[in-house]
Amino acid sequence: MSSSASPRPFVYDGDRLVCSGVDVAALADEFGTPLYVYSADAVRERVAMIANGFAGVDHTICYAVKANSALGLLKRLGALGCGFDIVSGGELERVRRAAPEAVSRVVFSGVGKQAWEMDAALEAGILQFNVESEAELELLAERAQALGKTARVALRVNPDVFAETHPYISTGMSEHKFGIAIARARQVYARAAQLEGIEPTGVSVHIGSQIRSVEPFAAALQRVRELVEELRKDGINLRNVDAGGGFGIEYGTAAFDPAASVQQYAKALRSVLEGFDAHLLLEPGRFIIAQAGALVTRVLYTKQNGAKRFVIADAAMNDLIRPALYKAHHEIVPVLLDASRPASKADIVGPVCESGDFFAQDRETAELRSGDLVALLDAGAYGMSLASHYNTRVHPAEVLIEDGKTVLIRRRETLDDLFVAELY
Ligand SMILES: Cc1ncc(COP(=O)(O)O)c(C=O)c1O
Ligand SMILES: N[C@@H](CCCC[NH3+])C(=O)O
Repeated sequence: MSSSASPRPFVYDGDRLVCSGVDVAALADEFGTPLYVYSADAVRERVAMIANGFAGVDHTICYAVKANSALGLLKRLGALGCGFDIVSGGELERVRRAAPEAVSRVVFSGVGKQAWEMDAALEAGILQFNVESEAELELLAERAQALGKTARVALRVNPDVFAETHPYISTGMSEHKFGIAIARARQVYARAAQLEGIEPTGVSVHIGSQIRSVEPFAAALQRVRELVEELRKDGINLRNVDAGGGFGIEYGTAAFDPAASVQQYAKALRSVLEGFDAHLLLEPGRFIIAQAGALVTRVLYTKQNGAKRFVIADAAMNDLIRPALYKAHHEIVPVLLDASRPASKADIVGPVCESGDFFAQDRETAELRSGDLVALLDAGAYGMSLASHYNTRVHPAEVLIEDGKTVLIRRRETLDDLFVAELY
């Protein structure tokens, strides 16, 4: 088996793709396609890699629920001791159901928190609200007073740091909607310290997602450290320093060693935190779950339109929107290798009625034929969590491979499931 150097749990055993030892074609036969397949072992390894990088640093890993919010995943992350970064009342409800013991390790980010969401989080007793505006701070104080609770608060500051990534997922510059300008933060903390129902406990920063160099993280954290030191002089003692998420992976075929790269990330953050007494919070999403998952799909048809060859799969942009939305690259590999197949270039597309419904354009693979199974790799993050019902398509099933066993964590929806909220 060619698994040793792979950052992914999907490798070939002879000519068959396996996920953590389990045959992927057999999973497709049993559960149908499209199908999301995840490795719980790979998730556990990623969490251990981060914990190892930050060994000796007082820290909590608050997994970003939006990356993949499957209850079966959250339950296991909670059991590993993770906390969670949530951005809605819905995500809070997921944590409450899947990992109730971890609610006290929840941080609540997001620019548009509503009163009912604040109330639910106050009642649940989360670790911290990462407040993104002055108006939000005032409403949170009101809600906390109304409920007789205290809201532990970090301001999410916008450090105005440039991080190279797709413009849709960059968040840490002054033109972005996220956070409070770092230059105003001292004033806002002064206000927070006066507000009844508010206890300033931390500061948070998140500069974007799929960031592959460590320097922007260090630059942002350095600004945060300076701010905390100033605030401590002002008599506002913040303990939690939330460095956000955003640490990226390699989607292509270039070499990627997750353990070594997270060590580099940890080293960069640790050097900024040298001699600084604080509790570090981390909000990784993609790094933990992206490479642990694949979307398995079956080829329905192939056809030639003029100069172009099309491979039409049974998964579509509603199941995995990243290629359509960001032109993101996902490796696409056959589930069964067939050395006799010639190489062939094609657009690999789904059945949805949009020309943007593609997984790859002009991609060279071993020729794909009707009935073939392929796996779209690195689809564990921002795959199922961004799935929609567009074209009235049902959500696929999700299975988790854990210690060599297959656990169904979401059954395929039925058409009836789609109609439960509609009235006519
Ligand atoms: C506030 C916050 N924290 C954490 C994350 C997780 O990011 P990633 O999945 O890139 O680690 C995001 C998404 O970008 C986010 O907005
Ligand atoms: N959905 C994005 C990441 C969004 C990050 C959310 N803050 C992606 O697939 O890469």
